[in-house]
Amino acid sequence: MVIAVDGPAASGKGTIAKALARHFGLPHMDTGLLYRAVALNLFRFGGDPASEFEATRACDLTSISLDDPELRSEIVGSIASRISAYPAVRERLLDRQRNFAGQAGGAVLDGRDIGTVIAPQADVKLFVTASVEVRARRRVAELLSRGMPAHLEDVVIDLKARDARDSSRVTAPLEEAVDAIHLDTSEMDIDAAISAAIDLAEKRLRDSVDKLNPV
Ligand SMILES: Nc1ncnc2c1ncn2[C@@H]1O[C@H](COP(=O)(O)OP(=O)(O)OP(=O)(O)O)[C@@H](O)[C@H]1O
Ligand SMILES: Nc1ccn([C@@H]2O[C@H](COP(=O)(O)O)[C@@H](O)[C@H]2O)c(=O)n1
Repeated sequence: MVIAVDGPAASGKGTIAKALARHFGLPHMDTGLLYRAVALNLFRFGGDPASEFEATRACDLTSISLDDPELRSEIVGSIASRISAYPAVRERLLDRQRNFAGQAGGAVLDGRDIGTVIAPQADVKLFVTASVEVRARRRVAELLSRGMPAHLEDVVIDLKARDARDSSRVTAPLEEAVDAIHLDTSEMDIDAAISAAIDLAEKRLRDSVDKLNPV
């Protein structure tokens, strides 16, 4: 079984994807970390995010740990959102994501284009969203709890810019798959959002089985 979880920045899709993976006993991949790793690599060797050539060279991730706390910083997220628009960067990260989605037994992946490009065959697709103000408050709380500086107004501006870039790029933009289930978590705390996601996923799976075995 493959579960695709997409949505804008700080919508809570990673939290939901991890919970779905635990619930269904599946491995989980946060695909945003791959783009953040390319961004951190580029930043560390002083590359220019405006250059597709330099960003593509930074796709060799052998020297980056996906556990590096710097991956979570706003500057790295912001560079990631710029370099993720390059078709050559997306192409370099494609196999790793598709192989993860295609592993025996299935997987849960979260990102921007999982239900549309990486795993269009997914059994369950969730599109998780929340208002930009709610997402900004969540992101500020997260950054402060990690000991990183954060100001609400700056985070709102950054999230709006990232949403606009992610949605308007030509290659694999952030968009809701036609068969995705829309989940707005603006009014939900973490537990409520997770339990809504599990209920929706289980219902979608039941409906698919019923369609295959009509009475
Ligand atoms: N429903 C919720 N209510 C309150 N806080 C939440 C909720 N869902 C997630 N959070 C918190 O908001 C922050 C962002 O959540 P998360 O990392 O899951 O979002 P994301 O969409 O995966 O972000 P990104 O796009 O940056 O990867 C985390 O600190 C998380 O604990
Ligand atoms: N499937 C994906 C995942 C992420 N991106 C880009 O990476 C940036 C960072 O991702 P986070 O989920 O960690 O915030 C994000 O702003 C996207 O631009 C992507 O393009 N496709």
